[in-house]
Amino acid sequence: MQPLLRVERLYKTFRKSKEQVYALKEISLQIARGECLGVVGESGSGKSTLGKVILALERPDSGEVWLDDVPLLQLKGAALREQRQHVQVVFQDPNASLNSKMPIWRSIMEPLDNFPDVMPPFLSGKRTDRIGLAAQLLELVGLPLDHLARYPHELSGGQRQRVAIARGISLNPKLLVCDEPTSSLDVSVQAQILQLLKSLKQTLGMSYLFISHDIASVQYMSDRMIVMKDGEMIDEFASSELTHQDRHIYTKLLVEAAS
Ligand SMILES: Nc1ncnc2c1ncn2[C@@H]1O[C@H](COP(=O)(O)OP(=O)(O)OP(=O)(O)O)[C@@H](O)[C@H]1O
Repeated sequence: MQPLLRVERLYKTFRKSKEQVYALKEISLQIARGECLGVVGESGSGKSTLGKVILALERPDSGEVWLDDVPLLQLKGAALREQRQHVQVVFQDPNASLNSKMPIWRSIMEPLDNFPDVMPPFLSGKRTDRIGLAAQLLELVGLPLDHLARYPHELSGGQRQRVAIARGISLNPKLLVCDEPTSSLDVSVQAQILQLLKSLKQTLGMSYLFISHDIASVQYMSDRMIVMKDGEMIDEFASSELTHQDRHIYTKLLVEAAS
């Protein structure tokens, strides 16, 4: 079966003082339908840049990204906008995706307001008015309905991240990019958010690109993992084989540092 996402030979460099830094160096990978691919690596290894290129938020120097055989980097204008609904994101900081002046229900509805023709199959409840749809989304991420009328500052960090997840899934994307989605949260809340993301993946059948520096979270979430270092992909394996003998020496060091 054709993979959902194909990334081929991505290169991206940045200028840092007078030096050229590789954020991505010959990155090729695939994600199958319903699969979670985990990306782990130290700070500066290129994880976020990879996510941004796949989200078409950053242009690589060269390479291509195909989503269901559509070459995303070739698209412009309306065609690119159309494809954006299929790849959504949950960032580390939920405040970045929530407008402090908007009640929660309006933030949740923003993506659906931008794509009025989209009606995800899982929003099949009787209430299809905007508040009704927002209520269904809020329920899916495990928040009580009285949160609809609240404002971001009235919610905890974990609750705000649940709202950001509700936005992320609202268009029924084919791929959800999760970039350090739990890094800003308390440890006890981190586990709950990971559980929520895992169960949503199961119920909604989405694929994930799950980015984190925390190797244990990545293993918990992912079917397969890649390890990045200085913009290069230096290891790739089934998550169940993280501690196998034949792992790259650098992967072993990351495992050791985390234990
Ligand atoms: N907009 C930018 N301008 C200049 N350099 C950048 C820019 N974005 C990323 N870089 C550089 O590219 C490299 C990869 O950065 P990237 O943010 O992708 O790594 P990362 O693994 O996500 O790190 P972190 O976990 O700290 O976010 C780093 O050397 C970084 O400094």
